[in-house]
Amino acid sequence: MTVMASANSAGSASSGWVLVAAVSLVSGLLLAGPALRRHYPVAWWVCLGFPVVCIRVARTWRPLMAGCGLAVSRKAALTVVSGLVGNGAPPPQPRVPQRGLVRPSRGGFWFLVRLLPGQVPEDFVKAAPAMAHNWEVHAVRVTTWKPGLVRVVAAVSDPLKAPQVPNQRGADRLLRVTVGAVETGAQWVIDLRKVPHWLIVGATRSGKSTLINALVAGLARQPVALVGIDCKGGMELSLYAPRLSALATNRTQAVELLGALVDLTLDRMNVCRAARVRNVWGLPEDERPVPIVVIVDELAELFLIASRNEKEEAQATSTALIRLAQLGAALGVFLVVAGQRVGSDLGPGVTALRAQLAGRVCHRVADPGTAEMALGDLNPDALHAAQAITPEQAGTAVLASADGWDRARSHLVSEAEAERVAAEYAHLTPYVPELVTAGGGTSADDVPSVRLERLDGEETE
Ligand SMILES: Nc1ncnc2c1ncn2[C@@H]1O[C@H](COP(=O)(O)OP(=O)(O)OP(=O)(O)O)[C@@H](O)[C@H]1O
Repeated sequence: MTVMASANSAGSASSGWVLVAAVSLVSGLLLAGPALRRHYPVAWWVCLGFPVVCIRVARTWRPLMAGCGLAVSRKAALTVVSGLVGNGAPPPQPRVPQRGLVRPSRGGFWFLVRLLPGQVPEDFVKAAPAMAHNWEVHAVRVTTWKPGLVRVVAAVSDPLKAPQVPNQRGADRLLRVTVGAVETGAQWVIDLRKVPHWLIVGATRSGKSTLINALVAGLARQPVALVGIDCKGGMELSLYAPRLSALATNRTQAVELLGALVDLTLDRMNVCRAARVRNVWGLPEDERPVPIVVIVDELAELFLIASRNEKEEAQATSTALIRLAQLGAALGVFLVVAGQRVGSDLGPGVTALRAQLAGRVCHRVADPGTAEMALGDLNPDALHAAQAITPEQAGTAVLASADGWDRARSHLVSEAEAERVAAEYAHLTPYVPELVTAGGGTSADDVPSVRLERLDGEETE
């Protein structure tokens, strides 16, 4: 008896100690929470943030589903039967979609949800802002996992506030450049072989040039020809002049340069046809023409019409751009078109061109029409995310393609850095005679000395 009593008292004493230790650990964590979060975000997330969030999700799931209209009431007959059998007991609660285990992810958590009969993923997409507010997290994204299941992904804080620069070693291949980070923590890669043509929109100071800097800095190191069309007098793209194979700085030059590019593309088509291949990548490596990336800064400058003869020029540029976009991908000509404001009011060709530019990047925009133009036809639900980008988030953009959309932020590559890279790799600038002789690109005076040397070299050979 005495032994048992002492064992009991020893047991209760030890469980008391466990309780005290647990309470002090939790209160210690709560008190130290803000400091822990600031200095050791991963430790904070594992010890405190994630368990708290799991409890919050579990606690709010049923009322949240009911509040968002995602709970389905039981059959009326069942309610009547339960009323009769239960003798006045409350009717059964409505069914809510079944939720899987909450799992931690980098900077947040995710789980799967099984849809109830009659529900579609879009119902949950609409409820995402309510979920974010309820769980006090930065954002919630809902995507289809497989038929009948959606994946709910929550980011606790904005991962793009200070994006971690992913390891770039070995990441860049021909026509593939890592330009930033996606909010999932993955690299933001522009791969022109996968998505050959891009439309980049954004208001002034939204980060367009920084993204182009990152792209040019990546492409400059590769065996590709870069061609610039900058009708604002070359103010933006002339920085990269040593690495450009041609640069048009006004619309008259742009018309000639684009015409030359179309002719070059048609020549490549004949070469491919003669070799019985469907694209330039099917040609033997030593016969394959150099890939050409055409960067257009400020699309509106190409389309604006102030007088009658400008109308013809605008139409010519528009037709040439559309032809390049239609033919170029298979023939090694790629388009990156940037603009502050892109709308169908710029001209009839804009919507047709937009349809060919499958890659879209929408920074902060000044008018909803531009965001609509960039994202509306591919991912209407991305519009809200694009319009929520603030001026303080320069460089942040919504990326969209036929596969879906993501938020991302470009690496901060300054103009000076891009200029330095362009000068460093000027020796890689391919000489494309069709473009130089077109006159629309660089005149002999404009051709950087490096290219003149190459030209001389080739002529004397
Ligand atoms: N990815 C980024 N990360 C941090 N800051 C950025 C980023 N992108 C842009 N910024 C900041 O925003 C400023 C404006 O960016 P940028 O010149 O690229 O804008 P823009 O859209 O090209 O403007 P404009 O149309 O007037 O030329 C930059 O000087 C830089 O300070």
